[in-house]
Amino acid sequence: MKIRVGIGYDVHALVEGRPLILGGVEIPYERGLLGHSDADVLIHALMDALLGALAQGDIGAHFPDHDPRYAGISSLLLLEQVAQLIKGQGYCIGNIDTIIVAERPKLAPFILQMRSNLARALEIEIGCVSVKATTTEHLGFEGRSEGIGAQAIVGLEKDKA
Ligand SMILES: Nc1ccn([C@@H]2O[C@H](COP(=O)(O)O)[C@@H](O)[C@H]2O)c(=O)n1
Ligand SMILES: C[C@@]1(CO)OP(=O)(O)OP(=O)(O)OC[C@H]1O
Repeated sequence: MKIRVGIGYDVHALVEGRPLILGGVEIPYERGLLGHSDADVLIHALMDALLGALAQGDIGAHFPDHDPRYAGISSLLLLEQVAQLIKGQGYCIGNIDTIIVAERPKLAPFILQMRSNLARALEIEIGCVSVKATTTEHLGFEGRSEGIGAQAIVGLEKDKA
């Protein structure tokens, strides 16, 4: 069995006039994340981890932020494309673990729906998909609610033959 691991990290600024979308879930909040796409910081970190595991660059290389095709796009659609790339190279996803760093809003009620969305896009069992949330106890840019960060780690597997 060949095993490869990857990590991903992303940050987006919180601004007025945008929806807050995390893991494909629109979360009621007075501000949202700024970006060319839907700015789903959780999925961006996850895509970077998946691409990193296969040394395939990062999301900016695959989905340039000046390309009009990606303006306002759901990051779940981009994640589906990354999942197909992984499969095309003969790998399957063993498990993913992620963490969202946000002082507010309270994300616990939405975690299960996020896991379900990610599992469906990746075509893996929900039990292989972990999403967690933490505050920074009011420290730093996340603690001041200026932005939201996310980190992801993935393990890919492939039979040796
Ligand atoms: N935006 C967030 C942040 C955290 N949670 C949940 O609260 C728990 C306590 O957070 P600490 O940062 O004080 O450790 C955490 O384990 C999460 O379950 C949340 O729902 N939304
Ligand atoms: C996925 C993309 C597509 O424009 O989304 P953005 O919202 O621009 O987000 P960012 O994490 O700054 O860069 C990644 C981009 O490739």
